[in-house]
Amino acid sequence: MSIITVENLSKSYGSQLILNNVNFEIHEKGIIALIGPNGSGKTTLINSLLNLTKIDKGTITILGSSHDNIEIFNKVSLLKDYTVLYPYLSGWDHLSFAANAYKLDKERVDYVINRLNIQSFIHKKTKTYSLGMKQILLIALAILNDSQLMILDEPLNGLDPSRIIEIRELLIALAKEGKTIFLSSHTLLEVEVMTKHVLFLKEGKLYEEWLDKEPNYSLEERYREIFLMNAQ
Ligand SMILES: Nc1ncnc2c1ncn2[C@@H]1O[C@H](COP(=O)(O)OP(=O)(O)OP(=O)(O)O)[C@@H](O)[C@H]1O
Repeated sequence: MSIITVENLSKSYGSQLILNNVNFEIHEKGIIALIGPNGSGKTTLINSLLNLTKIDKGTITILGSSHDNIEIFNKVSLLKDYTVLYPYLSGWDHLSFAANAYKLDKERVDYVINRLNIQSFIHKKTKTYSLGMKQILLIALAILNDSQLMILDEPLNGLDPSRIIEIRELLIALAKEGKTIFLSSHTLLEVEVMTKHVLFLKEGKLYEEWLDKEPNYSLEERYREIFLMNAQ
């Protein structure tokens, strides 16, 4: 079954065309990375996938349902920026609240806290968290529901090197367990360790690549070819 199908997707903000007739399909388990410079439209594409922004044209199907079917949030996890966190609630409050909404038991919350090794700050209010601590909490919220599809907007943002390694290994393990993880990232070296399946977004167009087509073909090399050499 197709996990994500996007057909003829276009989206503008005012006169600025952000997504120009984008088409792609994701069938497989594993990690798929969305790459593009600042302002290229990655967040707009992610928001479009889950109907968080109104698209101008096109159809989007997520796990067999139209993207405007609210039920898809039972099967899809989303990580966006930390503005969704409540400053006067603790990380534990957030996880418990989400666990209640998903009808998960307390053991699942404890499992996620242990898996991410966040016991030391999980009972503190999020207003006291650093950027990296907020990011780890968002990752905890994203994995809590054990969803088949995870859509993660810059999951490595703000993490220190040891946390990057931990989260990268966690995402690779989840992909091996059978999840599909669609993530955006600016960290080419990390993306390269995680996946060969990359979608580049340039000037509203999407270019799909499998980096293992040619041996020794690096993601940075490909990025340079697409975004730097042909820069107008
Ligand atoms: N709500 C909005 N109203 C108007 N313009 C917007 C809105 N949201 C995004 N844009 C514009 O759309 C373009 C794409 O933004 P988007 O956030 O999707 O890019 P991005 O690739 O995620 O960038 P970054 O890598 O910096 O996070 C930018 O020019 C941005 O200014």
